[in-house]
Amino acid sequence: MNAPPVLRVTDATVVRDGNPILHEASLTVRAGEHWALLGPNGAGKSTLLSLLGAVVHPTRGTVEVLGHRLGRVDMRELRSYVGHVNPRHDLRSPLTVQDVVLTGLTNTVERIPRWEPTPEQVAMADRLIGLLGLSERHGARWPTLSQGERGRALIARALMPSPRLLLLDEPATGLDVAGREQLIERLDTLQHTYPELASVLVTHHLEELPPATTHVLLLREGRCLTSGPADEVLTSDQVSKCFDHPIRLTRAEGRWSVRAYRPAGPRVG
Ligand SMILES: Nc1ncnc2c1ncn2[C@@H]1O[C@H](COP(=O)(O)OP(=O)(O)OP(=O)(O)O)[C@@H](O)[C@H]1O
Repeated sequence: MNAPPVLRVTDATVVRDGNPILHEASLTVRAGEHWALLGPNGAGKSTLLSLLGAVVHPTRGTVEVLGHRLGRVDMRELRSYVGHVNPRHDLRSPLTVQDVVLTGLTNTVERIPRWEPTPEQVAMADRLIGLLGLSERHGARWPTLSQGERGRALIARALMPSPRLLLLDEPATGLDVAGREQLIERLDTLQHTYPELASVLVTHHLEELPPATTHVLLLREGRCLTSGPADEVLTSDQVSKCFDHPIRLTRAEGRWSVRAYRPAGPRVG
């Protein structure tokens, strides 16, 4: 039997300034599935992710997050059950990594004055810091962290309330190769450590997909081109259509890579 849906989006349309920026998108995500939303700039990936994170309502259609239909529940409360990793985390004070991770419990950017975590909560934060490979940077302050370390601290923060759903918005943006590879390795570890956790990751780079990605949805100009198991959706043909460019896609050791397709021409000389 299929696991119960963590997310169910049915024919969701989002209209802005009179134009549909997302058009009749449908998606069902179940426990233990790891989805990637892929598409070129402006395809509607972030818009769809903000529906999944209970940040915006659909103009038409329905969105159910953790069994609650948007429009019928307190969105703020629902958001506190979703681990949403936003790389534009607007933290101003020099909190330590441990403090940043603990703010995941209060769902605030800063530490709430006079709020103190229990020893169990501190132990949980330290466990997650270790899981994300940051034990040595545990007491380091936010302004001194590299972009990659910040990103991994924010994932640990998002996991503090033990969410059933983790949303990742372009988590590898701006990372160098080492930072990107550390991130992917940690995401894979996480997916094995929490087998029930479902995740949705937004990216336009197929190289950034963790090997544990189970499903993919391809978006183009606000419309869903296709969606389903990663190996069925990620073909050269479908990715070429999505990015409107001839692309050759290969997979090695679980990772995907793309090249512009150049048909073999007559040899010169
Ligand atoms: N609030 C808004 N009002 C008007 N247009 C918007 C609004 N938000 C997004 N858009 C437009 O909707 C389209 C989809 O935006 P979205 O950010 O979802 O795309 P994306 O696939 O995440 O793009 P990128 O890869 O560049 O981040 C874009 O053309 C964008 O300019």
